[in-house]
Amino acid sequence: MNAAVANIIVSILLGHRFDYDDPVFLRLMNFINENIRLAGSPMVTLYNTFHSVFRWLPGGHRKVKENAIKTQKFITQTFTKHKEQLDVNDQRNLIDAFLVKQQEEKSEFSSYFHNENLIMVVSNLFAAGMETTSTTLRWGLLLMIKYPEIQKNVQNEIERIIGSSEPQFEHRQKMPYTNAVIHEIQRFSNIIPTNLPHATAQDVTFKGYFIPKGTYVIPLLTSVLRDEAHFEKPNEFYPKHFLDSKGNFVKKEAFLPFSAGKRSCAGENLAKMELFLFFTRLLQNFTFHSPSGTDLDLTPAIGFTTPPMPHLICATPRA
Ligand code: HEM
Repeated sequence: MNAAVANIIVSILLGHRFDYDDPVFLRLMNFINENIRLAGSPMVTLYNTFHSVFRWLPGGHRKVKENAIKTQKFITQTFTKHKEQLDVNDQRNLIDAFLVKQQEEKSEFSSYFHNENLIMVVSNLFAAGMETTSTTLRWGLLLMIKYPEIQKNVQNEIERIIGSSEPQFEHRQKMPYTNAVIHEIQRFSNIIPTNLPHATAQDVTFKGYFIPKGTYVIPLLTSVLRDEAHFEKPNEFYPKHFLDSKGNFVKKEAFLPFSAGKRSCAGENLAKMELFLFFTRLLQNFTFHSPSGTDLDLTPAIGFTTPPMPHLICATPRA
């Protein structure tokens, strides 16, 4: 799941895809997955809070730095190669487009298109684009296993609207049930409960509280995704949260898994397409269930995102 999703962002950034057993690809995915997992560990949390003390101690925070440096080294080598083959009239991917901008802006006083930003943009997109969507899909499959009648309803809608053709994003608007299920998977799995940290850019008074400029703010996404004022059964998996009594899809303003405002997720539209296309293609071709006798535990694992625990699952091809 991880590799299939990763190849999408890889094609946008590098202009090609990797074979699933390519050692470079496996290493890259491993650096990113390990860092996302470690970022939620107690040691890294302590390091983030008491940086001046914990930076002297051994622990996961050192590994995070090591992995980040290795990822950045790979990106530097890659874009150096791209630079040598750069053709302004044939821009093959995001790195090429960035390098062309870099050439155009060379003479300007303050340029954003320097190498350090290229490394950060590419490594941020790698990390943001790889793990989030595949984690959501993994939750999706487990929830379909836990609720086989919902899985069957999705498959019925796929049969009615898509049949055996390849799913297209345009199908989504004719598939209110599947759309509601995917929204509910995102709401229920709540994969980035603490969002990314923000800070106030100026003094603000919010709901009577004075918050000085520069205050570290953590806008919890759980508070909206599990808000009982907006969702009838906030702690249950209940796709009807996004359906009206006639079965039409209903938008909810508290559905904010991508956060809100100017710095909300830059990949929201891409992620929505990926979720719909992967989810429908998988359920079109397979029925998912747990190996007999296996109890399905939906307790999340630890990490900066909240992935499910590892599970053995069966995918039975559909006739
Ligand atoms: C289900 C999938 C995804 C979820 C739930 C998700 C969620 C989020 C959230 C909550 C943030 C923080 C927003 C904030 O600071 O307020 C974020 C930021 C971001 N995401 Fe996603 N994301 C997903 C997929 C993707 C994908 C596929 C990409 C790749 C293109 C991506 C790129 C980014 C980037 C670049 C940022 C930083 C935006 C900024 O700081 O201006 N995300 N995402």
